[in-house]
Amino acid sequence: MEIVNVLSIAGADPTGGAGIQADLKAIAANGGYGMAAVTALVAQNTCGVRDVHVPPTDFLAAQLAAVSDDVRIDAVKVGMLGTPEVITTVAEWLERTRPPVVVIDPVMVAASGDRLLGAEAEAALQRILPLADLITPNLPELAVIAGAPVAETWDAMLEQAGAVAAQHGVRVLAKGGHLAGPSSPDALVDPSGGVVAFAGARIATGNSHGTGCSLSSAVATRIARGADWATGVGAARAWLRESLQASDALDVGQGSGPLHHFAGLWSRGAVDGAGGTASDIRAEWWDGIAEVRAATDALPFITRLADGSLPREAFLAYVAQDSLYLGEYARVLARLSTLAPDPAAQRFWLHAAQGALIGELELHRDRLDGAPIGAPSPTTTGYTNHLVASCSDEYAVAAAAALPCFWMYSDIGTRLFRGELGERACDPEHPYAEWIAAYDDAAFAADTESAIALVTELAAAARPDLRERMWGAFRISAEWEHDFFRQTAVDGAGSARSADREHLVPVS
Ligand SMILES: Nc1ncnc2c1ncn2[C@@H]1O[C@H](COP(=O)(O)OP(=O)(O)OP(=O)(O)O)[C@@H](O)[C@H]1O
Ligand SMILES: Cc1ncc(CO)c(N)n1
Repeated sequence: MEIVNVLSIAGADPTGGAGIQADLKAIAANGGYGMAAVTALVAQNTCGVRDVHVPPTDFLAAQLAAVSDDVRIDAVKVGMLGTPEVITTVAEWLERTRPPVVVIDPVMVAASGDRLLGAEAEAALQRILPLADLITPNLPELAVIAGAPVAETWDAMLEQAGAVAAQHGVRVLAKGGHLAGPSSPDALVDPSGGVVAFAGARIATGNSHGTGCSLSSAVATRIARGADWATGVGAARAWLRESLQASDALDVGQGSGPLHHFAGLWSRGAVDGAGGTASDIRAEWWDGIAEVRAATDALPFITRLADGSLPREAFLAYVAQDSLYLGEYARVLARLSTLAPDPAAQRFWLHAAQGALIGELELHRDRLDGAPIGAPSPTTTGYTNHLVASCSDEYAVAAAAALPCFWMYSDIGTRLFRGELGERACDPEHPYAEWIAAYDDAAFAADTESAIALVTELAAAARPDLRERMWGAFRISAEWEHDFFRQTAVDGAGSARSADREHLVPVS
């Protein structure tokens, strides 16, 4: 879909919460390209308005012409107008250019209570309202336009909105933010009397600066993007409520603070670079388990496997647990295959499951000579339980949990084989030479690369909360990898738990 160009014609707020600054943020947050022509410079902050400067209207006309002479305008939002001359200038430009969507927020008073429209301009306002497709008055503004007292009830609000809609031939979104009570309902009333009500509990916040500006810009953008009026208002309100709800996350000013216009987008991960690319995540996660990797390298099981002094019984006890582990790991990989969203990933996990089973059979048959293996140790059980539990979370989390088994094993295997963990490991006479060589396998290295690419790409595309759960599952599996090596008793050293030791009676 083409990106819509939305022009705000409004006053400025140097603190960024209202006026054109809020409009530009609201337009962007709702999917449009924002533009702004300034009607008035307002020296204001979250506490109040200090001064207003209205530049000569010739200059406003020049700004408007500069935009419309060059840019396709898909919607216009009109905010603070300030003086009768400004109203006339904008009205003449609207009559000449006839933008496809015009939303007028008849700004009269700031949230702080300060006037933003001279009393003499209220009459001139009546001239511009019929040029709108929608006007978005709050209750006091609706009353001024209707020439009636401020509505205090929902029914009175609907009646006034209906009268104004009929009189000016425009849709009216009457905003109930100023109604007393626990809800903040709005009503969309059309000139023929149709009403769409939007209910919503009042959000407990003092941050209402710029809500009206932001809502009208959001509606203009949604309509320009093709929504019908009720849907567009509904979408804009949902966005406004989400942004209002998150406003406490900002620390802007001492008074009535602004909305967090991008709260929803940021939480859904739309900020570039927040999560990083797959290769950033690869580096970050690998660094993130640096300590547990270093601790694993230093385990007696590893150092004595490298130098060949690992007792045979300890090696066989380890192999028995590894065989039990691989059987369960294969089930988890097969489950990942059923969870995978595309055939390539489905195929990869199935292939990996088969690889784990072949490994299990070979270990059992060739290293243990088919001797009975016994029961899984507490550590083996803990690790496989973690993997199985991860399968109850989203697919991406389960995939992240399965990754350290590939990654840490391949890393240790490669370094053992090259002698990086002890020179003897390269010696063909090394008692475990054949076993060490198996982990330097090129096919296993290629599968490890595929698993890393698959998981880090999922993480790069994930929402921040999902990415965090993926990292958590990955990190815990890395800890279990360490514990898995640590559980093997080596001359009494290196065994973490006595409960594990009982299960690690050497096989035969
Ligand atoms: N506390 C709140 N909780 C939920 N929604 C709110 C709250 N306050 C305002 N709104 C909503 O915000 C929008 C703007 O309403 P409001 O009546 O405050 O307009 P306004 O007075 O023109 O705003 P401004 O503060 O910019 O002058 C409406 O959709 C209204 O329902
Ligand atoms: C410029 C400007 N427009 C509108 C409002 C109303 O919130 C404001 N405070 N400032």
